[in-house]
Amino acid sequence: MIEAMGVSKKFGGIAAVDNVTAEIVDGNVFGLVGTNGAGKSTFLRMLCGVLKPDAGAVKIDGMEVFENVRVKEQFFYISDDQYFFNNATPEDMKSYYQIMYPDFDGERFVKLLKQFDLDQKRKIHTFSKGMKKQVSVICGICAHTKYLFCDETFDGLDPVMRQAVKSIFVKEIAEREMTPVIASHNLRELEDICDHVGLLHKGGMLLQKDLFDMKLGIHKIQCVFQNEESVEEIFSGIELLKVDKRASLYTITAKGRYEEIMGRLDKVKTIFVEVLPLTLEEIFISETEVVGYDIKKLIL
Ligand SMILES: Nc1ncnc2c1ncn2[C@@H]1O[C@H](COP(=O)(O)OP(=O)(O)OP(=O)(O)O)[C@@H](O)[C@H]1O
Repeated sequence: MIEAMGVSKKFGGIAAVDNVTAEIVDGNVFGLVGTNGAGKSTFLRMLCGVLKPDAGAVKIDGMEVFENVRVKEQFFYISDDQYFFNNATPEDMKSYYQIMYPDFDGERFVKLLKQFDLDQKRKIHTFSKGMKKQVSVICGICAHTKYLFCDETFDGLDPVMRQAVKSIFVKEIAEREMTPVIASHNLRELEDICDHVGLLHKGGMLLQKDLFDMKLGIHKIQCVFQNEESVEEIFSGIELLKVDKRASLYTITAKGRYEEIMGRLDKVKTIFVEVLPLTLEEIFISETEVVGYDIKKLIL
C-alpha cells in the first residue's frame, strides 16, 4: 500500500502540493488527474522518493520512501522527461535495469521491443519522442515491480501505440498484482484503465474515489416517449444532472437509485429506452459540483 500523509512541497513561494493525504491500495489502478500545474508530477516525485516532502510523510508498504533503497526495488517510475544514459541503446538500459531490479524480465524486454518495432542496438537519442516513451514503458513493465508510477505516459504516443501500451498494462494488471499510479491531465486517457481516481487542483486533492462507487448513483438513459411528456414531472424529486433533447430522443442523466429512476419511466409510455454507460467526465461533473467546482475548468 502507498500512503501519503499530509504531504506538502513548495518551490519558492509556490505551493506545488499542499497537505495531500492519499491511500493507494494494492491491486488498484490509481489515476491522478488535474490541469497543467496542478501538482501531479511533484506529488508523483514525492511518492517515489525523488523529492523530499517539506512536510508530511510517504510510506510504501509501511516504509519511508525517501532515500530508502529497499523500497525503491518495489517500484519503477516512468517520468514525463525520460532519462537514458548518454549514447545508451535499449540493450544497455536492459543491462542497467537488470542490476537495479532483480526480477527484470530480459526475455520479455526483447519480445516487447520487437513487437513495438524498436531496434535494441540503436542509440536511444536517435529515437523519436514517442519511441523513447515506448522504451520507457517497456523498461517499466519488464522491471516487474509491485508499483509502477507513470507521469503522462500516454502523452506523445500515437493512438495505435496508446492502445497497445494500454493493453499491455491491462494484461499485466490481470496477470500479476501490479499497482499502477498514472498521472494525466486528460480524464479520457484514464477512463478505460483506472478504477480509482484522485483529482488534484492547485496542489490540493479535491477528491479521491472509487469509480465503481461513483458510477453507482448516476444513471444515463436514452428514451423516446410515445406522447409529449415533461421530464421534470416524470422525475420530480429525483436530481436531474443533464437533460438533452434531439428531435424526440431524450438523453437523461440522473442521480438516484436505478430502480426508482427506471420505475418512473415504467409509469409513462415509451417507444424506446436504453441505459448508456457513463463517461468518466460525466461522473466527475456530478462529483465536483458537490464540492462546488466546475469540472470543465479543472480538467480537459
Ligand atoms: N523544480 C521546480 N521549481 C519551481 N517550481 C516548480 C518546480 N516543479 C514544479 N514547480 C511548480 O509547481 C507547480 C506544480 O507543478 P507540477 O509539475 O507538479 O504540475 P503538473 O500537474 O504535473 O503539471 P503538468 O500537467 O503541466 O505536467 C507548478 O506551479 C510548477 O510551476
